[in-house]
Amino acid sequence: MLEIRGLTAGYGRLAALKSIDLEVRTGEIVFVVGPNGAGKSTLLKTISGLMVPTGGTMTFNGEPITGQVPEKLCRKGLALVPEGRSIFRTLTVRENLLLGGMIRKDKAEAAADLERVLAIFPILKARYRGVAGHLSGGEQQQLAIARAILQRPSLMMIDEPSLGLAPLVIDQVYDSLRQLNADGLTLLVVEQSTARILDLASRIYVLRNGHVALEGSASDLADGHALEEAYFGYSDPQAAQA
Ligand SMILES: Nc1ncnc2c1ncn2[C@@H]1O[C@H](COP(=O)(O)OP(=O)(O)OP(=O)(O)O)[C@@H](O)[C@H]1O
Repeated sequence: MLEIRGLTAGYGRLAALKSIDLEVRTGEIVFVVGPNGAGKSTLLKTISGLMVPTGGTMTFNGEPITGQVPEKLCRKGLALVPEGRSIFRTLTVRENLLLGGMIRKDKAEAAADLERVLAIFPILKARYRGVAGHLSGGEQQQLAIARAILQRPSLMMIDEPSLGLAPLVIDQVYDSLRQLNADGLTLLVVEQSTARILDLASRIYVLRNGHVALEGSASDLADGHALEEAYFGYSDPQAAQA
């Protein structure tokens, strides 16, 4: 579904992504994990068109998408739930959700999707007329994901869905990701922590200092050793000394 080859991007002279190769196949949940500053958010921003790459190619469903603007990519079925969720805090839950479906012309189907989303996230149904800024962190995360679903993406990218959430709430958010994936949504999820991802992931990429340090299926990486080594850079002499 998504194929990335030799992708580079950065901020001025800082190279944040150094020749990234990555792919997401239809039906997968792919996780990208890595420490602070590894380039995870930059990767999602570049895929979703918020940043222009300095090199490399990206294709989505076989079509070249390198350098395309976010609105166009959104219409092609790519949705991003950014870090920090970026919901509209002064609007109601309902209004936030309606904004998600705004770009759609199939209004009857959008209404049916809204019902489906409220069934997946019952807390949003309970708080439907309430102000989004009054939701807890976990509820806001669910709202951000629900709003992205209403764009009817074929690939949803989520930047650190567990950020700042209590373990029980992370379980709820991850359960909803599992359910969405079972319903046919392909997911590319960025997380800083490797805890909990093995149960959910189809495949995992470890990003360090802007490059892919490791890629493997969840079953290949199940014992966690290779994952830890790549994450902390034990096989990288410079990182090991630091
Ligand atoms: N707006 C910016 N201007 C300049 N440098 C930036 C900017 N945003 C990120 N960087 C730098 O780019 C590199 C990659 O940052 P990025 O935010 O992509 O990492 P990350 O893996 O998402 O980290 P975190 O888990 O802390 O969010 C870091 O060195 C960071 O300091």
